[in-house]
Amino acid sequence: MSGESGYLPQHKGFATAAIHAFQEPEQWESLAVVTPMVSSTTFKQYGPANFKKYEYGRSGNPSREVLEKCLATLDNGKYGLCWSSGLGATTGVASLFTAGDHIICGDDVYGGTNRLFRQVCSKFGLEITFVNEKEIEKNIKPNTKLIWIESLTNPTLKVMDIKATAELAHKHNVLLAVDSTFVTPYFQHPLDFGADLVIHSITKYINGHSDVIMGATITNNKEIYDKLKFLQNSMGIIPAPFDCYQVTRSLKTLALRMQQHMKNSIQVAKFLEKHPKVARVVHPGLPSHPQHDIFKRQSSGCSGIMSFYLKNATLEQSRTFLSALKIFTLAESLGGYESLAELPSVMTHASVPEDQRKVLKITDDLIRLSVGLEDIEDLISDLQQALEKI
Ligand SMILES: C=C(NCc1c(COP(=O)(O)O)cnc(C)c1O)C(=O)O
Repeated sequence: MSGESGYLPQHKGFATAAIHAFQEPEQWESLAVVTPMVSSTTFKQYGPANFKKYEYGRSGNPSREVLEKCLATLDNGKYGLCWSSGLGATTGVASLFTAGDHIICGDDVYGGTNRLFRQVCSKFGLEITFVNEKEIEKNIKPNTKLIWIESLTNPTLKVMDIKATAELAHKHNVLLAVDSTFVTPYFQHPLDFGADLVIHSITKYINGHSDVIMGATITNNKEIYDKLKFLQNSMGIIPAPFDCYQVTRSLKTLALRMQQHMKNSIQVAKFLEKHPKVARVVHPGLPSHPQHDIFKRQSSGCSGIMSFYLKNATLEQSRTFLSALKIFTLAESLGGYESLAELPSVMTHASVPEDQRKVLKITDDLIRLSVGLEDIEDLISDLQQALEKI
């Protein structure tokens, strides 16, 4: 799908890097081909404060370090850090700033990110303004330090023009952080377009097996990296070694999984677009998406995430539809091999103030799908039979 269909060419060597980058067997005494999982929380020292490389698991761990370096490479970055969750990574980034600083956040972001900024960071004196993409510049003030956007946004799947937003941020000497969870490093490299920081909920596509909660930050800016590494250790927002081992294993199939997620989600989107009980489908891979062209300018493809509006559906009818699904599982999260469906207005985005949800059209007829790796015929017939129930 990449290159010839108007998307960016696929990043060369991605699958090879995901399998081999920073995983040379020669780095281990055992010459292990599979990176060992080091669970030790502490490391023997030659003498007091005289240690080889690691002293304590929170400050550094071999399994985590391999993953952090590999993830940086996959996002075409220099410096990666892993955190205990996606929101843990967001907390780390927010902790770069101090009371009185101002953060501009895109209006359409994960409900937990909205809640963290609105109900936690503001308590520490950070001023947060939620704006739509057209109002970013007019909201920049002398104390603005960071612009935080998702692209794609959760759950209305808006595409933010990363290059234009980075140019705008840097014109005003402001940093740009891009949460790229919904697209993944396989399809999108925000650093290539000027972003200062990339954030991922590893929990989603990158781990892709719905069995790890983790986050990551990637940057090319050594000063930012050093500050974040200090915060990662000082705040203790680190992932477990076993989880790092699990994610390192998941990277081996990330390229293959993303290709199949893209194929399945576009077929599902095309099916729904023609269905009489569907009012509108929102999928960046469809020409009908308002920012389809921007999306293809900054990515080489799309994941399995999509949203759609049921036609004239009440909350009750949306509940009926979701309960009737048999292969799509009604659950929060996304990006695993299993297909999931959810109702953002009462689930992932319930914590977003109602007036904001209304403006964003996060209404009771909006269904979000994470299209997995099941046989496409089964997925489409599952949707068909559930739509017949309303
Ligand atoms: C759980 C869900 N989102 C988590 C999420 C997060 C938070 O990641 P956690 O690993 O769940 O803390 C950050 N950024 C985006 C774009 C996200 O979608 C969800 O949308 O179902």
